[in-house]
Parts: sequence; C-alpha cells; structure tokens
Amino acid sequence: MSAPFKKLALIGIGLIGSSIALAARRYGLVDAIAIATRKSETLDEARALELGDVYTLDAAEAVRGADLVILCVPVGAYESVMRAIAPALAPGAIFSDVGSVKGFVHKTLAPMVPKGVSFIPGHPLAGTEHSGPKAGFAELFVGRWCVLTPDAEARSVDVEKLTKFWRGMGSQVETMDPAHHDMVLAITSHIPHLVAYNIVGTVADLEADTQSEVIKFSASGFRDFTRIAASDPVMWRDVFLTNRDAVLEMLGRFSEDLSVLQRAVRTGDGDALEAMFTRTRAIRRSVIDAGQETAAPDFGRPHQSDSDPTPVSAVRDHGGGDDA
Ligand SMILES: NC(=O)c1ccc[n+]([C@@H]2O[C@H](COP(=O)([O-])OP(=O)(O)OC[C@H]3O[C@@H](n4cnc5c(N)ncnc54)[C@H](O)[C@@H]3O)[C@@H](O)[C@H]2O)c1
Ligand SMILES: O=C(O)C(=O)C[C@]1(C(=O)O)C=C[C@@H](O)C=C1
Repeated sequence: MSAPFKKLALIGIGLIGSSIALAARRYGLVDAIAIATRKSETLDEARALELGDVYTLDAAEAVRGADLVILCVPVGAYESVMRAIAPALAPGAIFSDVGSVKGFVHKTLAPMVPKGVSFIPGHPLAGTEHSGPKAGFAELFVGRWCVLTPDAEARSVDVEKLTKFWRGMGSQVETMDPAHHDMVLAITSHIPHLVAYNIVGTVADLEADTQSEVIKFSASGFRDFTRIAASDPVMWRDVFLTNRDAVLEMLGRFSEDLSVLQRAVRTGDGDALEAMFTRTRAIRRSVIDAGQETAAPDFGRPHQSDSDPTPVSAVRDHGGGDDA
C-alpha cells in the first residue's frame, strides 16, 4: 500500500526535522524522504543516522518533486531558505513548517509561495532542550498538540491531509489563527523560556559577584530552570525577534502579577500567597490529567508501545550534540 505522501522534503534536520523523519518513516506516512541542510557535517550526521533517502546541500533539489515540504530551520533563516526553494515548489504540493511563531511566518513567506501550492504552517508543541540530528526521536509528538495555521488560499483537502500526517505521528491537531497562536505561545512557552534564561543568568552573575558556590548548592527547582535555559540560543533569539509584540504584551501582564506577589511577600500577606499557590497547584494537576506533563521530565523516557520493535536503549538517550 502506498503512503499518503510520496516524497517528504525536510529543510533542516535538527531536533524537530529528525524526529519527523523518524516518525514519518516508522508510521508509514511517506514513501521517500529528502533531507537538505546548510552544513555538510550535519548532512553526514543525518546520513549516518539513516534519517532519509536523499541527502543534499541544495534545498531546491530536495524540494523538487516533493508533495510535502516542511521547513525545520530557525525562523530567522526562513526568508533566505524560501528564496532558494520557492521556484522548485511543485504545483499541488503542501508547504509547511514547524516554527515556534506563526504571524511572522505568514507575513514573510505567504507572498513568496507559488500559485497552486497549499501553504499550511504548523507548530508541534513538543520539544526538548537538545539540538541537532542526534537529538530526534520518533515518539516526540505522541500525545502532544500540533497547531496548524492554514493560509486562506490553502486547499481544505490539503489541510485534512496534513492533519492526518500529524495524527499519524501521534499528535492531536488544532487549527488556529496565527495571531492567536502567537499570543497563547508567548505566555505558555516564550515567556517561560525568557524567565528561565533570566533566572539562570542572575544566579550565574551572583556566583561571580559573591565568588561563592551558588550553583553547586542549587536546589532542584533551579535545576529545572537550567534545563529550559539550555535550549538552543539561535532558535530562541529568533523567537523573541519575531514574536516581539505578543511577548511584550504578555510580559507586561506577567510583570503586573509578579508585583502583586512581591507586595504580598513584602507585607507578609500569607493568605494571598497561599491562595495563589493553591490555585497554581490545581493547574499543575489539570495539566497532568490532560496528559501534557510529558513536556519536561518525561523526555528522558521513551514512549514505547508493546509492538514497537525499536530497542529501548536506542530511544532512551535523547541528548543530541549541538548542530549549527
Ligand atoms: N526545539 C524545540 O523545542 C522546538 C519545538 C517546536 C518547534 N521548534 C521549531 O523548530 C524549528 C527547528 O528547531 P530545532 O529544535 O529542530 O533546531 P535545531 O537547532 O535542532 O535544528 C535546526 C536545523 O536548521 C539548520 N539551519 C540552521 N540555520 C540554518 C540556515 N540559516 N539555513 C539552513 N539551515 C539552517 C541546522 O543546520 C539544523 O539542521 C525552529 O523554527 C523552532 O522554532 C522547536
Ligand atoms: O520542553 C521543552 O524543552 C520545550 O521547551 C518545548 C517547547 C515548549 O515551550 O513547550 C519549546 C518550544 C516550542 O516551540 C514548543 C515546545
């Protein structure tokens, strides 16, 4: 039986690209995978891991004849990559991405998409702090949301096809307006990363200023922040450069709420503190009940089904090398 897609082109093969390659292959969603990267070392890594069928440094070559093209590079690289691939996008193809912001992606890429190509940006709400082809694993998307933000001119049959592709990799799929996506993700993903980068930076400065071993004796709460703060610097630089308005708006709200807590600490308002912490504890429980708790701690463990022939040892270590 032939797969839903004949040729999948992945432009960029880091954590997300390699996870798509592994999952699409495992679940029989594509006949062939073409992989394009910027650097030959990354391409060699992808080849050694047997992530695809065709490997090239020429993104346009990967895209030629593909019925599904997914950009898996940092969003700051989109415009230059698009300039290279646009003439090679085949009429009838689906053109998508996995970028963590969506308004910028529509604004930048939509005018460059050739007629007859369905432009359906996407964002899997799944990831880790690791980067590069070795960091990927086929189970990354299982039980996680993937948000699609179809362009108004995208064919509905193609939106349905891409929805099935993500469902086939284990995701739940929802379509959304790009501006709404950016606002929601600003507070649930982008600001948490900014807070983690900030707190780890503050602790490191404090250690330098006081010449004391603050980090050595750090408690586990801080260690959880260091995981998030280890996330790819280029990817996150691009997120904050391209989702500036939503991040600033949500940061304003966040700062206001922080001031309320600050005041409660200063005035010794135990009732206010307890009420707030009781509310947030309930939210953590509801997140776990909804099956979204795998975001952080479970990435060290494989989500393996009984029928899955992949040895646990092969999927356990998701720590990838850095890829630039
Ligand atoms: N890491 C996450 O948790 C996560 C989750 C969901 C979505 N995303 C999004 O997925 C995309 C890829 O992230 P990732 O975590 O796989 O990153 P990664 O660093 O692991 O991989 C990025 C890939 O892009 C390539 N690349 C980098 N700059 C390039 C350029 N200028 N031209 C061509 N190729 C270039 C790299 O060689 C690499 O193959 C980003 O847009 C990110 O916002 C990331
Ligand atoms: O768990 C992590 O390491 C992540 O940061 C994953 C995470 C997130 O914030 O949830 C990060 C960025 C993405 O765009 C989607 C998912």
